[in-house]
Amino acid sequence: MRDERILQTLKDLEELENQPDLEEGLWRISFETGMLFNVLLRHSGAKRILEVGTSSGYSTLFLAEAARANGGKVTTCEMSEFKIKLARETFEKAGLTEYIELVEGNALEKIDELEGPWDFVFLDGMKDEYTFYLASLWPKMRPGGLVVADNMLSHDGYIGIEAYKFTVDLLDDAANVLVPVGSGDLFTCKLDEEAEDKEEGEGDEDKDK
Ligand SMILES: C[S@@+](CC[C@H](N)C(=O)[O-])C[C@H]1O[C@@H](n2cnc3c(N)ncnc32)[C@H](O)[C@@H]1O
Repeated sequence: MRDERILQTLKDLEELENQPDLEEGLWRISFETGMLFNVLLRHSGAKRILEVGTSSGYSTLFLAEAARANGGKVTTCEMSEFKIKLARETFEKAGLTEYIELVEGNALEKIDELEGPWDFVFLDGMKDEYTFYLASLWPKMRPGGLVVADNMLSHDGYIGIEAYKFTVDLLDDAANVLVPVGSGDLFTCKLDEEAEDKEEGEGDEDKDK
């Protein structure tokens, strides 16, 4: 990440969260977590990126910088009026507004209306709602696409987080890995079932030879 405007905006938000009179907590990801997303997105060329839980827009900047490089866009959903206003200011300051669509309202209702398909989804809303977000979004993930859920280590033992881990473990068409970066992120990759079946079939044919 070399864009000075974006780096300065990230720094400003890091300072803002220390203000004692802030209306609501910002609960941002760590800089390293953001950079991990950013390099993965650049590596994969992801264009259709969705985030649940914008807050100040801190995490969105890492996604949007990669979206700009890849010729894509980030859709991000937030329901707090205070944070919607703050996030819009963040996007303007960073010069990334044109690469971001901010969906205002409750993600539980809004994400059903979004079309997809999605290359990359970042779940960082209400912890009890993760399984509901996943139920709505999983059918709209492209094969090879990634769903990343935050706070897996920081909120270990919370019912919503445990329910989420249990749910992704049960998916037949998914590969999971927990990455101990920041608050702990669970990466779930959607497998291409048709390609997997074909490969298995070819393997069986080889065995017959
Ligand atoms: C942990 S913060 C997100 C932090 C942000 N991703 C970052 O790293 O800068 C969670 C945010 O999700 C929002 N949120 C929680 N549940 C939501 C829902 N159902 N719909 C929309 N926003 C929601 C909260 O208002 C809060 O701003």
